[in-house]
Amino acid sequence: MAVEAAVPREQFQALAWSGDGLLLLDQRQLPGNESYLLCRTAADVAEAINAMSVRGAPAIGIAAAYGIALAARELGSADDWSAALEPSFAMLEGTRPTAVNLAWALRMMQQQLQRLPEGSDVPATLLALARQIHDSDREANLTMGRLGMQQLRKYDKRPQHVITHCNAGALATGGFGTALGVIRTAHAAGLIEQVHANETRPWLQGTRLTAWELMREGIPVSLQADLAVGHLMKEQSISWVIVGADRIAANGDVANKIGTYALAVLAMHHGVRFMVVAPSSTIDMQLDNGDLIPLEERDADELLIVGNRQLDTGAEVFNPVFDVTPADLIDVIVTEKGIIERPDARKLADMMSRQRLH
Ligand SMILES: CSC[C@H]1O[C@H](OP(=O)(O)O)[C@H](O)[C@@H]1O
Repeated sequence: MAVEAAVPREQFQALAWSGDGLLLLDQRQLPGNESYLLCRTAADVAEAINAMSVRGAPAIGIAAAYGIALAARELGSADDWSAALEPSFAMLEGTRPTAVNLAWALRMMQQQLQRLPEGSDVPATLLALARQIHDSDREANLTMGRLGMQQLRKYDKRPQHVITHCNAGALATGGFGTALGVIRTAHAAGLIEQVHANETRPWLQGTRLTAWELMREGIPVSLQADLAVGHLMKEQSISWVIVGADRIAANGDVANKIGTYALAVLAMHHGVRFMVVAPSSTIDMQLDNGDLIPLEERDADELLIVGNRQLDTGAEVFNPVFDVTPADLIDVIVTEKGIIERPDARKLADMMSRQRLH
């Protein structure tokens, strides 16, 4: 069981490796309580991902990689490391189905393990790779921040109003954020007048996490009910919707937090440009289209418990926490390898063949 831990020295990080294990900022407690969990085992990490103490596609992939490093440290030695670690791989991969970054990070760890020569220091090597996956994700976000900001500036050099949904910030990644990385970079370039953040029912990633991140940095943010965005687009000149992603199919269809699809339809109707920001580890070339993406459904209580009130009337509850936005509603996908305007299968295949820009 993960335990409460001291706050790391530096400014908040969703995840940080300490000598004792993996420190996670417990996102269930935000805002209001910045408490950290110390995960010492793979089971601790799996529990934290399931409970959404750590969440966000890249962040859960990074956490799972550290979970494998913890499992190897716990074992200490093994005659057959792949066999010994297999249960930990299965446990971590079985936590949440939609974010492909989880499977991608675990595959990186498995491939590394299979390449190691006899006599290698497996725990140290796996920890080094987990840290590299973590650092590389943050680097990718800095690159995407610049590329996304350039898209805003390409169409309008003035400060502008943008909408974001859920939390695709430093809390959802290895640092800096994907969609919020673009917003941070655009704000620093004087291109952001106001961020309009959807509360993002039912888990309230917008109200509890995105507003918290942006307010800490003095980035102007206002909150609205998710379905207020139609009225907002009608009344306010909005230049872009900027969101993250949990899985992008080979044809450019995007799985993201529930409500993203409706947002994209409204954006199309109102002539608002739609940007998806995600590292290439989010692109799943094994899936031809978004209909094949597994969409997580979570417990009814996530809708029915509001504050400390249980609102159960006996009515059935449908709680899918992701939906799929078709590629033809997306103006641009920003990755660390470059941008894809009007995404389609050919353009994604070309993108995936490129080297990273940094
Ligand atoms: C930078 S990916 C963030 C992505 O993950 C969120 O889902 P959850 O909070 O359930 O992990 C949401 O889809 C965000 O866009």
